[in-house]
Amino acid sequence: MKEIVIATRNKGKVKDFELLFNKYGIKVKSLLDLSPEIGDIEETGTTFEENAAIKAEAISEKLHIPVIADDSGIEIDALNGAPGVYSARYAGTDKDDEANNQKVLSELKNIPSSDRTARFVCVLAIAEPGKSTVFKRGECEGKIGFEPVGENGFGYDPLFYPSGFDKTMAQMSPKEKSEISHRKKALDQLEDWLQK
Ligand SMILES: O=c1nc[nH]c2c1ncn2[C@H]1C[C@H](O)[C@@H](COP(=O)(O)OP(=O)(O)OP(=O)(O)O)O1
Ligand SMILES: [Mg+2]
Repeated sequence: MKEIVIATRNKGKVKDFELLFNKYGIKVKSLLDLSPEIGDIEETGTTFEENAAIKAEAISEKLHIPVIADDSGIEIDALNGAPGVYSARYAGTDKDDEANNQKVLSELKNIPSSDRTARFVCVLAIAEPGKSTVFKRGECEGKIGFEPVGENGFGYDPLFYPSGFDKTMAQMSPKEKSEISHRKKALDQLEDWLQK
């Protein structure tokens, strides 16, 4: 089976990618399989593209193979696009999903449903030795709820109602999420590259 390395330590992303790549017959390897040889990569960029490139290029240069990285987050209109690229560390400490969700809810406390529009954004960077890095972006529109609902997924999924659905992404099955997500939309644009 073909394999692709994804420069992530996020288990939720790994699960999403396993399902998404399954249809191409490609097995996913992440930094969770490859560490401890690979240290933490600091995300010093101010855009999803910059951070995705930092992660993909660092690992591709280390392993001398093509590597995909995913930088993603949620943009909330009532917060002028925050937390955006800072989604993973919105509440301070890195990667505390529950604290991040609570902070979003508290920031939106007085915002009515009609003004709670938001979108998930996923930028994939594909770094290959000797080539310039390629970017693919996918977005998924929706709204922020008033409390966390659902047990599936990760991150902001329990707060996010995708447009056209009466349930949060955390109430969807992994398969349902994989049909509409920002990650799926970004990956769709990679089909040509994957079939090489
Ligand atoms: O489908 C999603 N469903 C819910 N939440 C999501 C999703 N996609 C991204 N998110 C949130 C999680 C995290 O707060 C931030 C990503 O931050 P981001 O730096 O790209 O990922 P990360 O630090 O968790 O892992 P890594 O950098 O190792 O890939 O956006
Ligand atoms: Mg990160």
